[in-house]
Amino acid sequence: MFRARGGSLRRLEQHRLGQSGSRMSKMQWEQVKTDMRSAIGAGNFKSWIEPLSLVTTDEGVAHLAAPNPFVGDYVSKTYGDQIIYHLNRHGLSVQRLAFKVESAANTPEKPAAPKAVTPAADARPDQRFTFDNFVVGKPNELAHAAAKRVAEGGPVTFNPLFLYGGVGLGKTHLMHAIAHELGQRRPDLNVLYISADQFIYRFISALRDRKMMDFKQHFRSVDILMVDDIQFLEGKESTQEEFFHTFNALVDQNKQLIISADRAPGEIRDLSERIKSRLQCGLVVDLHPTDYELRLGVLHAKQETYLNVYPGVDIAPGVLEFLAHRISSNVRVLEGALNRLYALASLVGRTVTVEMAQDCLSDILRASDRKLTIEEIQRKVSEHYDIRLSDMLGPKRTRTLARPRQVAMWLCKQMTTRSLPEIGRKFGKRDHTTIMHGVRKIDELRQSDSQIADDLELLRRALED
Ligand SMILES: Nc1ncnc2c1ncn2[C@@H]1O[C@H](COP(=O)(O)OP(=O)(O)OP(=O)(O)O)[C@@H](O)[C@H]1O
Repeated sequence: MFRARGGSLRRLEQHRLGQSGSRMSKMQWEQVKTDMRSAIGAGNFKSWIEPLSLVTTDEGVAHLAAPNPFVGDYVSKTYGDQIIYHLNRHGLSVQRLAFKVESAANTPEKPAAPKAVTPAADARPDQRFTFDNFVVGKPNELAHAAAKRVAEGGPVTFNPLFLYGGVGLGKTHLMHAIAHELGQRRPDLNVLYISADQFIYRFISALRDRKMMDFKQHFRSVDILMVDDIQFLEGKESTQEEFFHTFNALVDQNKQLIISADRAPGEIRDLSERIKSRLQCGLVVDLHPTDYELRLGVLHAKQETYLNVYPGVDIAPGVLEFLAHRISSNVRVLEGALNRLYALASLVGRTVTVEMAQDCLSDILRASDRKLTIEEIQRKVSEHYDIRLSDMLGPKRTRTLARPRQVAMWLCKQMTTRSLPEIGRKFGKRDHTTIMHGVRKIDELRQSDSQIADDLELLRRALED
C-alpha cells in the first residue's frame, strides 16, 4: 500500500537530492513558506512571512531574521504556532522561534523595494486570482456579481461593497480579481489593495516616523480602496480612528471602497459603532460555505492548471469527487489537498487513486470528517430502498437486499474514515473481504448503471445535509 507520511516523503526527497544540512533547511524553509502561503492567504503572506528568512536552527530554536522588531513581534504572536508546526512537519525539530532584526532580511529573491512606496506599487494584484479562474456557484454568485460590477469601473450605487464569509471562501481572490480587471479596463484609476494588517503596520510606522501626513495623503489619493480582513482592526482604537477618517474622506469624494471580513459588520466585536454603521451603508454580501458542486468545480479548474506543472501525473476517476465530498471545510484546504496529491504522485510516479488519497491525506480527512456514522448511512439507505434495516444487515442474499447492502458499504467506505474490518463488524459481523467485494461491485456498477449512479448521488447529498 502507498505510504506517504511526512517522514517517508522527506526521506525520499533527502535521498533524491543529497543536499547538505544548511541547503536542506533552506529548502524546508521554502516548503514552510509555501504551506504558510496556502494557510494564511497571499496578502498576509506577503506582509508577514515573505520578509522573513531562516538563519539557522539550533537546539530546538529556529532563528529567523525579520526586517524590523514589529514584524518579528507580530509574526511570533500571530503565526508562531503555525510556523513551528510546519517546520516540524518538514523535518526540522523546532519548539521555539527567535527573531533578530536584519534590515536585509530575505532580499535576495526580489529587487530592493524603493524607499518611498508609491500607491501603484501597493496595488499590484496577485496574478493568480482572476475572475477567469474563480468558480461561481450558488454559495458565491451574489458576491461574484457584485465584484464584477465594481470591476467594470463605472459608477456603482453601493459603497462600500462589504464581502464577508468564513476562512478560505474566496474574499481575497475576488478582491484581487477586481484589482486585476480594473487594471486592464481602467488603467487611469489608482487602485489600492491592502490587508488590515498592513494598514495597521503602515499606520504604526507612520506614527513612529512622524509621517502621518504622507500616510493620510497616500490613502486619500486612491480611487478604489480595498481593505481585506477588517476584523483585524478589532480593539485597535487609534487605527480604527484613522480608518474611519480615511473611509469618510474617500466616500465624500465618491471613491469606491471594498472591504472584507470573516464576519458581518455587526458581529465584529470591539469595532466602533460608527465604523460598523458605515460598513453597513453599502452592499453587504455573504459568501456562503461551499457546496459539493462548487468544490468539485474548483477541483476541476485546479486540475487544469496542474497539467503543465505536473506533466504525466494521472488522477483516477472518482478522486476529485472523493475530495469534494470529504473536504468541506474551505477551498484553501481543498486546494492544498489536491496539491499534495499531485506532488506525491509526481515523486513516486504513480496514478493517484482514491485509496492513495485516503492514505496520504488522512490528517486533512480526519480534520474535516463530518463524523457521519455507519448507522446513519445504513438507516438512510434502508429508507431509500424501502427495506427493513434488519433485513439489510441480515444474512439474506436476495438481490433486493444485497444491492442496497453493497450501496451502504460503498457509502461507508467513501464517507467515513472507518476501516473495512470496522465496517464489516457493523454489517452483521461480515468479513472485511465481503465489504471489499461490495465496494468494488458498486465501483463497477456506478460506471455502467445510471440508476445506481443516481442513487449514490442522491444518498450522498442526503447524508451530507
Ligand atoms: N470560488 C472559487 N474559485 C476558485 N478558487 C477559489 C474559490 N474560492 C476560493 N478559492 C481559492 O481558495 C484559496 C483561498 O481563498 P481566499 O484567500 O480568497 O480566501 P478568503 O476568503 O480571503 O480567506 P481568508 O479570510 O482566510 O483570507 C485561494 O487560493 C483561492 O484562489
